[in-house]
Amino acid sequence: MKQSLTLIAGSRQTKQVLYEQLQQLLGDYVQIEIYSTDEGLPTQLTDDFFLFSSEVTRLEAHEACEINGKEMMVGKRTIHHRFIGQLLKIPVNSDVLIVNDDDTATIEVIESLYQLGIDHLRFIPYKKDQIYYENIDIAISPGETHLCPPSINKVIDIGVRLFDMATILKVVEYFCLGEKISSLISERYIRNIIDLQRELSFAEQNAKQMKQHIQNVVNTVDDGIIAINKQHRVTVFNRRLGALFHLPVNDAINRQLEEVIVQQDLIDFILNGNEESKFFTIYGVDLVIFRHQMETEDTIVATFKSIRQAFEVEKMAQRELKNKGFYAKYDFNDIVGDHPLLKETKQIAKKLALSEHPILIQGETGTGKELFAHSIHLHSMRKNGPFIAINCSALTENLLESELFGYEEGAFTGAQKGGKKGLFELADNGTIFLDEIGDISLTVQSHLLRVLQEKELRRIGGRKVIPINVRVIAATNKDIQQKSEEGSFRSDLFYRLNVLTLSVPPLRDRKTDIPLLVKHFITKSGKWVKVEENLPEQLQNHEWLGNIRELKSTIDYMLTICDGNKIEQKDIPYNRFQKNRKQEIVTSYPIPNNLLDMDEYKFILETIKQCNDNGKPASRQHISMVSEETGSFLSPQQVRRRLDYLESKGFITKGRGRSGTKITMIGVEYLHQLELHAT
Ligand SMILES: Nc1ncnc2c1ncn2[C@@H]1O[C@H](COP(=O)(O)OP(=O)(O)OP(=O)(O)O)[C@@H](O)[C@H]1O
Repeated sequence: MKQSLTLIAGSRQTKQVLYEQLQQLLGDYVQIEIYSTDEGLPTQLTDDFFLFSSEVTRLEAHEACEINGKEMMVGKRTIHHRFIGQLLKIPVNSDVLIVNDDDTATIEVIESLYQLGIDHLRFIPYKKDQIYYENIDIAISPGETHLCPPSINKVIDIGVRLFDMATILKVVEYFCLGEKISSLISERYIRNIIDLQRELSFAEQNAKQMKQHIQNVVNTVDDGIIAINKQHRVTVFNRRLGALFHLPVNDAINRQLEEVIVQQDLIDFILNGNEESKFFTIYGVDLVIFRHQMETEDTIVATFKSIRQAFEVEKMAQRELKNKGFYAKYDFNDIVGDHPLLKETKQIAKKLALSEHPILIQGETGTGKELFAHSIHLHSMRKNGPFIAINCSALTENLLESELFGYEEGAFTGAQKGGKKGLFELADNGTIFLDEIGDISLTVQSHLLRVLQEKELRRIGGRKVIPINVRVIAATNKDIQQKSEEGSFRSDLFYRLNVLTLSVPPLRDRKTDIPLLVKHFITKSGKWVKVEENLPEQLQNHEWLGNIRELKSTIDYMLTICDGNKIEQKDIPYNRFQKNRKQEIVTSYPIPNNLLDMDEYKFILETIKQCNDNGKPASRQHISMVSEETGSFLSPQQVRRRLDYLESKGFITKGRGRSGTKITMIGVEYLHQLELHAT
């Protein structure tokens, strides 16, 4: 008859798993009975050998039942080998929460992990009822995963722990199974470990191959590449750098940075540099070195480029900026007019352009402030850098802030993956033009002030400080001095921006420029149209509260409605001129809040204007058909609804048959305004 052993575990699940282990190793020689304290025990138990799953279980079992055994033992438990591979894959130095159902058992798990050589992680024991652990993403639990706090992203269930080899051998010894059987059982136990060993050595081989692959890849790159870990040890070093430093690649890998590079300023830049790139001469070679901190891996990567290559990259970046529209489109020659007031303004602007200070351009709406900003940039030392213009009144507070300063991934709901560079970063080494600065909120004002003072910024939701080298040109048609006295514009920001001021005169103070401007706008329109003799004088009689923008819209309108090839007095939109112009032009038309509406209205007005210009009827069907070609289709029904709205605002007039729909003078102005906001 077989000798017998009783296993008492705490839970049903533990009982089952330990039973399977004992059965596999000893089942041929020993009869095994099983119980769990969770499920209840009989009042009395008698056997040769009692094996308990833990000390707690032993105490509970003795309280619940009378146990008569010749030998009793609490087994030592260890982690199932099957899970070790998974644990070895957790990145070195990660904080890992160990979750078990009581504190002693939690500490036991940590001990077992250390005993198995899992010593590359920082283990944090789980405490009951604590549901948030800062910066801990991974938890390990032996079958108690339901206790893991919800803040943990990755939970590794290492299953119920098994009895260790020493416990099994003690049982074997007790039952005097003989040497042959003992070694058979040990072999069974060890076989599992060997399987694991095999798996691990495969993994190691793969890792080695991968490392070699990465090394081969970095060796093919034309730039020098070096990566350094937290302890300043070199982890990546390619052939190109080997040639530069006269050092075989393998001699550099795993060495301290200071043993590989001797130039102290270079070491300082790589380890602590504030800038992203810097020039160095190394062994007579002129290089630009770019450094990048990989936050997630505590690694610094530096790439070395020859000046020629860097120059080409810079040229490519400039081309890219051009493609994005980040360049100045007008210079002083585009500012038409020879009135002494305008000439003087241009002279002052040219002088201001040469300094590096911020400039505040003041002037009524439509006087040409943006034109001046472009021209100043092209006349400055920064002319080869980007020029970025943004209309501050066109965006909501939050959108403006994220557009200007950028954000990190996850900074707010809807934030783009990988974060986004702000316009200040994109304008590095160039100029940013902040139009309608008088309209920015106090929050954006204080962010802007910090950037101007510190010459560095932090993206929204980010910690990294990014140095920036950007010149600011701001413009306003509001009296921001008065606003700062009233408290709606920060006076410290006002003084920062107002270092250099440029005032652009209104058109009514330089009316003699009107004939030149009329000619200029007609030429720019590409139309072969004559001007009635005394028309320019007629136009000089008007007040032009909307300044040159209003003049441009008027000429545009007249070119659209004129008969034949001549614009005449009768084409002047007199009824519009006679209205209370001040109110209408100074307070511009409301721009739709959503971009879709704005694009649609712009598209419809543009199409109508084109039809009018070409003498073709602008019908609903035609607009709908053209919309299909643009990729955002509007059905004739949808076009009708939008036309009704535009008519209600006075931007168009609807007519039947050949006369069709016509854009009005204020429609032309509104269209210009929409175009301005779209850029
Ligand atoms: N002197 C000029 N010569 C030619 N075109 C001009 C001149 N001044 C202004 N313009 C034209 O008039 C329109 C309005 O100019 P701009 O946008 O520069 O004015 P602004 O003062 O910035 O207006 P706002 O305050 O409304 O932003 C533009 O189409 C611009 O090209």
